[in-house]
Amino acid sequence: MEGRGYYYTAAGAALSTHFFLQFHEPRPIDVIFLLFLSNAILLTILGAYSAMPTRLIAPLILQLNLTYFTTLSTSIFIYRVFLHRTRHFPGPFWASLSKFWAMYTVSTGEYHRRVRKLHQIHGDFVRVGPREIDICNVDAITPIYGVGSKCEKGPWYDGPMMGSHERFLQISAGTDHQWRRRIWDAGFSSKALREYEPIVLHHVNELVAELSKIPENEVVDLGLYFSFFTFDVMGDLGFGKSFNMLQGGASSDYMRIVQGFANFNSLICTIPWCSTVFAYLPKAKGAEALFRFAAEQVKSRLPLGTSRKDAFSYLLGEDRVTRRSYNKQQIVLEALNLIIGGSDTTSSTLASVWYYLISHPSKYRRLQAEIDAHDGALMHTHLSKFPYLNAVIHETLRLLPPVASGMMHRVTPPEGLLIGETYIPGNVTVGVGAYEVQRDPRYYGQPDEFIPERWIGEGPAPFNRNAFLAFSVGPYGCVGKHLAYQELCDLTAAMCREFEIEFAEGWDQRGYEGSIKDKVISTRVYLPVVIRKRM
Ligand code: HEM
Repeated sequence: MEGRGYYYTAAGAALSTHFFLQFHEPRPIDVIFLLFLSNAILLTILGAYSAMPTRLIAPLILQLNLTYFTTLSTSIFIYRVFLHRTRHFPGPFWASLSKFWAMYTVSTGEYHRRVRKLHQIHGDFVRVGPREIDICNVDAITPIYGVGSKCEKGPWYDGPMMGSHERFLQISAGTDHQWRRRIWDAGFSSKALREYEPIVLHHVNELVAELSKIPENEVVDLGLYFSFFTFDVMGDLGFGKSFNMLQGGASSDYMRIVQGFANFNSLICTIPWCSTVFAYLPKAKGAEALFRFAAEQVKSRLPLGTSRKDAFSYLLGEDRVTRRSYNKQQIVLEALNLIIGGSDTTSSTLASVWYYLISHPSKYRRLQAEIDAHDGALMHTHLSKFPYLNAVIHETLRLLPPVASGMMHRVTPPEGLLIGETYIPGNVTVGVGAYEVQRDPRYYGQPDEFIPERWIGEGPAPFNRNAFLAFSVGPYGCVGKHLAYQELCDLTAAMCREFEIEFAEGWDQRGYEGSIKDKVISTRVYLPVVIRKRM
């Protein structure tokens, strides 16, 4: 083959690659390998069998690579913009071309607000990726997430591999998920939660005692204290030992590492095939230290077996149906999963509960009155029935869901999915963001206002409980939801009973909501307050 033939072959190979990519998504590591292999074969063939002078071979190979990639990019461009099965859905042009649009938007922390705006412009269905549709409509929730849905977890879930080759609950699907989930469900049953309450209350009392020591008028970042609290609780439940962050324990560095890790993961997850490359690279020093730390904690917790009643003791158990159980490395990952999934979500909600209470004094008073009317210890069995307390927590989670838009990606079944009258083709990533649907005026009257009364039948119309998606729903919904409510109720009630809290003087509270960034899990928030003991 001579002259143009080489270039036609390179272009043909590019078009075949694009065709192949429609059916199969290779791992980047395979792509790199194939690239090297094909260039090596080309070099051998040209060197051994063509009459071409050696000095011309390298430039020719370079030009052929250029032809290949230019043809591939052009073909992908034309296909995604003009021919793709999702081309009819409106959305930003750059989003239709590449997932880098999502990666960039996630990097700004504004993904949830950006997508909400896009829905206000384009309607319920917005194309946010070459084959990804974000839907803001309550009717989409059950078909996408509900029990019996034919949608499966999307490619997003290949992202949080944490640099590991092992899968864990959150990133497994189908039967692989079911046996893990049964083990977790046992660990978060109401019986198990009753066993954990002394641990949660111990940390509640510890936080109240710490806050009581702070001189009046001294400015305190309540957001930071809540992070210490939830990390300590999760450490205690997940590793059998508090991190002791509240007491200035050594490991607050780990909190920063976990948060940095979560930020990093939020980017990788938008282009999940990147994560498979990271699994082959040496881990960052911080992440390495975190894994080592977790492995050490697990090692020291193991001898206690199931004698101490915490979440770890359940992770040691076996699935009652398949009799499968975790090996040691998987337990380390699940314990980390527990801490990552359970700490920032709950602490950012606690901060937002207090932000809304302090900025709405009459609602703060009403909650205090409800708590004060109860004599004796504030146990969750009572608190779970306090209507206004639960309304405050629901309303906070409605306005500022800590998992605002990320995570909940699913893929439509091959036959596609009908949402109302809109047909979404098969093998398309779909998702409903909690932030956008929970602030939709079709489901909640005065959607941007903090009105806990709506949850107890005293708020503005409309009110649609089904549009509440903060914990997701269905088989992959939040396993820690009841533990989160327990922590949120127990701590909020105890603080209401003990303290009068105000914003620090001069702090501009109007920036609070905007300061919360959507990094799959909301970022930690600054909440400067002054605290006074109640008489
Ligand atoms: C306010 C607090 C919390 C919120 C808003 C929240 C939210 C969520 C959401 C939206 C999901 C589903 C993601 C999806 O559909 O893929 C989820 C899953 C999960 N959450 Fe939570 N979460 C909270 C607290 C917790 C706590 C305290 C734990 C610790 C036990 C926890 C552990 C998990 C785990 C392990 C999953 C994965 C479940 C699965 O794939 O089966 N979460 N969470």
